[in-house]
Amino acid sequence: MKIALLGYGKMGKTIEKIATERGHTIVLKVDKDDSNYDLSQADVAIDFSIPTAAVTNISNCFEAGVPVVSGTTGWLDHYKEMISLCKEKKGAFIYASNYSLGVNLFFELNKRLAKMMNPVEGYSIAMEEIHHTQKLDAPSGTAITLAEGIIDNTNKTGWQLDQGDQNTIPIVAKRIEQVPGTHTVTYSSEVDDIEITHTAHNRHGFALGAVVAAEWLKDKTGVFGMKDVLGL
Ligand SMILES: NC(=O)C1=CN([C@@H]2O[C@H](COP(=O)(O)OP(=O)(O)OC[C@H]3O[C@@H](n4cnc5c(N)ncnc54)[C@H](OP(=O)(O)O)[C@@H]3O)[C@@H](O)[C@H]2O)C=CC1
Ligand SMILES: O=C(O)C1=N[C@H](C(=O)O)C[C@H](O)C1
Repeated sequence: MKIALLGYGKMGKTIEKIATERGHTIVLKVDKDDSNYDLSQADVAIDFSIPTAAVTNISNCFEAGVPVVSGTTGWLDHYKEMISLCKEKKGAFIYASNYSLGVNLFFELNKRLAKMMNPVEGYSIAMEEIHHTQKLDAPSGTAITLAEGIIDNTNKTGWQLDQGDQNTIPIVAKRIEQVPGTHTVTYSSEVDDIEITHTAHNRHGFALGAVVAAEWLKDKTGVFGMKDVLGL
């Protein structure tokens, strides 16, 4: 498979290594604010860039008829726009806030726990995410997906950064040098805490999941998520 890498930072470089090991070829690397790149050699594009570049990168792929896997976070205000464009251009698109198998299992566990906790009285919900200090967005995309999983299964109506109230889930975002990504959901009562945590040890799981998603998407048309790729 011939892959275009839109974004060649920490993730782009890890994806290059894994894709090459799996027998794929990188035909394009884009690493700056230059949207005049040529996607014509690519079977599929993988976008791990920056929040302000993702919409242009994804749109360029639809215009060029190239399936696109996006992992960039912090641009989701434009998600519906991208879905409409994908449908209009009969494109192929996957967005996931987190491509690792472990986190996608954790997403399912989180929803199940929320459903169990919903009728139980006396517990408050809180979330924490920890990432490296270069991260541009907060809270993380993964934390937002986790919050949405809780909102869909409880009477919570939203989330708030660093604060919460009876109706919303507080998400604390911490930035600590070198941390690849740690997410915790805690239910606290006066007598105990119930806590689930996913800790990424490195970026390998994210990158492998993105390459597997690209292999899966290559010959498809439509809008998909990691649940489709992993059959969860
Ligand atoms: N969904 C998932 O599983 C995961 C998602 N992510 C997300 O992926 C994104 C990238 O993460 P990461 O690799 O760690 O970040 P990096 O900052 O290491 O890499 C981003 C790269 O994109 C480059 N860039 C800037 N402008 C453009 C542009 N217009 N087009 C293409 N590339 C551009 C940057 O260049 P320069 O430095 O010169 O600006 C930089 O090299 C983030 O949004 C992060 O949250 C990260 C890990 C997992
Ligand atoms: O920026 C990162 O590094 C990560 N970003 C994603 C997110 O915002 O959830 C996924 C992972 O946690 C690493």
